[in-house]
Amino acid sequence: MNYKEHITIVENWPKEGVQFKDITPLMANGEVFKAAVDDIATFAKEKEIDLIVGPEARGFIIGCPVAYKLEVGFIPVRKEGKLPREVVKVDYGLEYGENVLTVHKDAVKKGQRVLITDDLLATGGTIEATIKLVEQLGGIVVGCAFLIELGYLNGMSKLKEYDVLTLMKYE
Ligand SMILES: O=P(O)(O)OC[C@H]1O[C@H](OP(=O)(O)OP(=O)(O)O)[C@H](O)[C@@H]1O
Ligand SMILES: Nc1ncnc2[nH]cnc12
Repeated sequence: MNYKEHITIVENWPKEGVQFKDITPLMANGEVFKAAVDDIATFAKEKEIDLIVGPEARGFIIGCPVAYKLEVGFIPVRKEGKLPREVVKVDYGLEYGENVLTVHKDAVKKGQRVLITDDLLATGGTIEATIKLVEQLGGIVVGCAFLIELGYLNGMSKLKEYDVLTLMKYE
């Protein structure tokens, strides 16, 4: 599958100098979206995962259909102030800003095997923060899966200890 054909590049958005990779055309194409979900599910299949964890908002779009397919639960990692019960939180930086991510304290149990999903790996700030949250709760991150890797922002350097799948890479 040539996934890149289904990504639209938008120059200088949301900030001057950022080349935004818009995944919505890929998601709008049922055949291509299904192929991407299936590729991630195949990557995860042998890992005996208990849960998928995904950061707001695009991590939900990728993670939920994979969770459904593998018949495991999905845990949302959300920006601060969105989750109603006790949370753990972590500050992080990303390509175009800074933020705080949170997850419910009881969302991941000690020893659970977790796949983390997101649409895109840029600086790696978001995935690093998500990994910290899962590990703080005692989860084991057995893999990370993305549609897109922005090689020029070197996020992969933060994931040396992890098994990572990316379906497309931009240099
Ligand atoms: O590797 P990083 O530099 O951290 O950047 C990647 C993150 O940036 C985007 O999310 P964003 O925070 O823009 O939120 P959204 O999914 O709600 O649009 C994207 O969906 C990744 O989560
Ligand atoms: N260049 C980019 N395109 C789309 N999503 C992003 N998240 C962080 N950087 C991004």
